[in-house]
Amino acid sequence: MDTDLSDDEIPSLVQPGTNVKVAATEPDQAPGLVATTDQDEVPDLVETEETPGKVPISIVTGYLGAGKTTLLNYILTEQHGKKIAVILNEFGDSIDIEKQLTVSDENTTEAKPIPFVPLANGCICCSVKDVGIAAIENLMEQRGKFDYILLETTGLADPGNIAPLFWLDDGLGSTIFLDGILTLVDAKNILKSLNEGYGDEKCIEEAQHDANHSEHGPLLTTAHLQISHADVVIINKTDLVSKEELDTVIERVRSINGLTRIQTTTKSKVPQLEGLVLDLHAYDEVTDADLKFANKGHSHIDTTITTTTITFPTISRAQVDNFDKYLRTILWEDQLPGDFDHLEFEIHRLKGRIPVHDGKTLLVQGVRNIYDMNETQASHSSSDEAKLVLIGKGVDQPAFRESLLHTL
Ligand SMILES: Nc1nc2c(ncn2[C@@H]2O[C@H](COP(=O)(O)OP(=O)(O)OP(=O)(O)O)[C@@H](O)[C@H]2O)c(=O)[nH]1
Ligand SMILES: [Zn+2]
Repeated sequence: MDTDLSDDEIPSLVQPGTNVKVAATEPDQAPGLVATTDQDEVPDLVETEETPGKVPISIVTGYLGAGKTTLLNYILTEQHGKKIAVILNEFGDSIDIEKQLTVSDENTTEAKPIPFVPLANGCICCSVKDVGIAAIENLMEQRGKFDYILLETTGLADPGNIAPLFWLDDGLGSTIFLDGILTLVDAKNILKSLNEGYGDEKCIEEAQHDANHSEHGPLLTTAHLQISHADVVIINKTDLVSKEELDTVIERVRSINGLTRIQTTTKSKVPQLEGLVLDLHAYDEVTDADLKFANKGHSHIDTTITTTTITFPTISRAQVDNFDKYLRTILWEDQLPGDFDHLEFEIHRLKGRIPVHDGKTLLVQGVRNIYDMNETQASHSSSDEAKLVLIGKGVDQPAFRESLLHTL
């Protein structure tokens, strides 16, 4: 089988003046490839229930210069036995990128990247709805040549706008499914980016005090959005900070997103791909482990976006509709159902496991105003409590739980 993708074979993707690129590793050329990761660190993977043939896509986001391209180049040259199509989105000089990849090509005899294929111009977050989707659909015509897609967004993209596009049952969503959102964070600069929302010249305590006493609170920065939507946060450039600074960054990230997995790296060298970059299963599973971190309680380190966990008793079959009504009201109407004062809030991410008295468990997933509720057969003990985790602005208020109990 000829797995070489030459430029000639993908003519429909080429457009002038472009800066989005596609490359794929070709493990077929490297017989007997074994992942170089420590097998012990690879988490148990549960079979996905996705229709066979759907290709998983992970979205790689992160602020300008955080290390997204470095990560993707690293993955392209790693031996992992996977056929990965990578869509790079670069503002920078594309010649540099090609040079980088030529270098990686020389360094490895096994996983040779295919030639870059320009796809579209402009920012993928603005263009993904038209050109971006068309590009991915074109890419899908070459199915079989890759079994995973990694999409790098621009440093300024809000992943909340992109993610729902892949979370559909028809169109794009019938050929690919969103595996997860990965956010690269620059350990040296992230606190500054997050604090921009508080105003430059103020110290953070002072700014937070003001924010807590102002009607609108501090500004939401792109850095906040990228962390709040992340299923995995890779804190990169650890070589540029002290242990203490790194701990502060980890704590800050955790305070914003209590659900995310966190990994620290230098040069984006992730210790393993499974569970950190690939096979995230962020949207097809809600495990107890997923909700574990969030349950440790919230902190007020970052008051712009927080994670809050609402625990409540298991529900009866008759209450399922009411639970659904609660979700619809908070996500679609931006209101709390019931007689509650209008609160300002904005939900970015939501996950829940809600045991029902008849032995089934409701699994809930949400990004912005899109959500999905499934039932599993998984049995649970009668003492199990229900858990709903919310990440967003203004979610850390007792009224959320009161309203839920009232609606149930
Ligand atoms: N010191 C240090 N530099 C790094 C590390 N990782 C990446 N870099 C450098 O940081 C710069 C930016 O890295 P990129 O991978 O291009 O970052 P990016 O997120 O793709 O950037 P944009 O696409 O512009 O948003 C490059 O010069 C990298 O070599 C690291 O861990 N430590
Ligand atoms: Zn980049």
